[in-house]
Amino acid sequence: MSSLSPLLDSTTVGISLAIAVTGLVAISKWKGSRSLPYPPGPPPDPIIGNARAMATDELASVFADWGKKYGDVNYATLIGQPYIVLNSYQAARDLLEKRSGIYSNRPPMVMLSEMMGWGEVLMHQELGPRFRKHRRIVQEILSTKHISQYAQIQRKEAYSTLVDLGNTPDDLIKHLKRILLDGVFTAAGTILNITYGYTVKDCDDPLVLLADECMTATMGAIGLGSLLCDLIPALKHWPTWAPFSGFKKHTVYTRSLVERFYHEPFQWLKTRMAEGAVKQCITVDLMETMRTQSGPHRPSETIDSTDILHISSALYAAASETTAAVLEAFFLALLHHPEVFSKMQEEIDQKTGKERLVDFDDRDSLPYFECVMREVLRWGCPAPLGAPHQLTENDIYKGYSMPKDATVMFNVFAMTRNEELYPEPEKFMPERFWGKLDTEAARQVNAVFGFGRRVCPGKAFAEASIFFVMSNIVASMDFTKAVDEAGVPITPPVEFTKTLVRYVNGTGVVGKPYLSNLLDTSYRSSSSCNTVLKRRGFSSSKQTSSTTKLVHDSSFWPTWVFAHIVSECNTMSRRILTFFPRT
Ligand code: HEM
Repeated sequence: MSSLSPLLDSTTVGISLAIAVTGLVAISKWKGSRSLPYPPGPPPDPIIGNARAMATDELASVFADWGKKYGDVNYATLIGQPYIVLNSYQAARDLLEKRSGIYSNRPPMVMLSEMMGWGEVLMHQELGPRFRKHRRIVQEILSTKHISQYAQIQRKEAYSTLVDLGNTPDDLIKHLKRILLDGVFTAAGTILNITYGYTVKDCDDPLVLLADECMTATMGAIGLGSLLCDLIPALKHWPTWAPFSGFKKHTVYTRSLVERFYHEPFQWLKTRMAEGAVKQCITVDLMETMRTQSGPHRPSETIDSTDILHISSALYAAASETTAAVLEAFFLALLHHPEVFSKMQEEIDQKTGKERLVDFDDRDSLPYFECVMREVLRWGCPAPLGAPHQLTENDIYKGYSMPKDATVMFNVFAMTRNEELYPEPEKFMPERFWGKLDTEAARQVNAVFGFGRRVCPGKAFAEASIFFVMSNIVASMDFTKAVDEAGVPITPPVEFTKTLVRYVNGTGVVGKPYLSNLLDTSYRSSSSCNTVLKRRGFSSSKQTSSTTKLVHDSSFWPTWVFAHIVSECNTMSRRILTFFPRT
């Protein structure tokens, strides 16, 4: 005992000292942060704080104006809740990335997470063991190493769109409007296929419509009402029979959709599995992980069917709307810039010799295309305010106090409109990146995918999908503007929605309450539907309706498409063949 006591003593003393020093540092940081001012920002009103300024659907622009007036880091409050707004890439990197240990929580969102049920998916999960487990698994699934496995599926999705177009030439425009221009469709098709092995059949596909309804209902509720619920959580107990219960009824309705969104694709897959018809997909891989309990999760963690349900839903929810918004912006930009389209075609034709479609590994040798992609992401800015983070400790930044529990918003819209890096930022100019793809300007476009520990794990996958879909459409289509009744070409206005996900105005799900009810009558009466795409070298007088005829009638397809399909048929697995044209 006596021989141990000096050791014990020195250990005890060491631990005590460490605790004391840590405590002192924490206290001095806390005291320091308390004695320092908050970052500059607009003057608040009594009690409500900056609610008047923040009760707008133009929040990204309002924040950008604050940035210009008060500096790139701003402080505001909303009924006592502190908000920190980061209007520059540098500030976002300094805090969300370099100090990601304390800037990576999600703020509690009572309406969205608790009342509607979205809290189960990674995007809205607060830090904790479940978040860590899901994040690790999702990162692994979507890592560059793994996404090559999904290349086949993406290839199939894009080529099938082209085949669809050729399969019903008399219906070409309808097809284009309903399938190709509807980015939601292409994006949802890819992600549903990869996640659940589910093949989307047409625009009336029940799972796509369900996702649409779900997102519409969710976004319809986001605004001051949801903020009030976040600030006064007791509102979640508001009875549906009481006055002013509209918000509550809406959340009950949305929750039922969210539950269906979680369960229906999974149920579909389980039924297929019971029938013995299983395709390789993420959910099946996850089920295998659950069976063997071996995978990217830690040995101490178990993965159960609820994890699988929510991980798969997390991917579908996070991927389809954002990717769709990018594709929509791409079409809108090209309608206004036919010269960009011609240059892209020229570059692609040079690469492929017009003898084949574009493949994933062509990307590195299509630099102009890369510039267009950067510009579409920057200009289209699919998620102008990213997703909110939450600060979990008091902090000090550039002499300002950053209070614990503050909601931290990063303004991607302001970052992608930084005039020093992007002169005339509202202009769509891919040339701004020409020869500069390794510069800060090109790098900072990555802000659209967020920062730090919460950075979008689907970035590589999203870019690969977007590249693949866009390049093959350009490779196989010509664009011209539609004409009105008087034969005058229609130029759609450059307008975007002011929602969390920024769609081309008139598309997307917002503003179309319950899209499925409107589908037959006013489906996508959007500006971007004013496009006519003509398949290059395509003769509309020839029509085919069977797979065999299509594949064997080389005059129907330009030779290079034909050759490619045949070679794809030969190299891809049988299930891909079955995907070819429907009668
Ligand atoms: C162009 C398309 C996309 C854009 C612009 C985008 C953007 C974002 C942004 C801004 C965030 C929040 C980042 C942060 O809080 O710092 C995010 C999170 C996320 N994204 Fe994406 N995303 C895209 C596509 C995808 C795809 C294709 C997938 C999956 C296949 C995906 C899966 C996720 C997930 C699971 C999260 C939540 C991560 C977390 O909270 O830890 N995203 N995305």
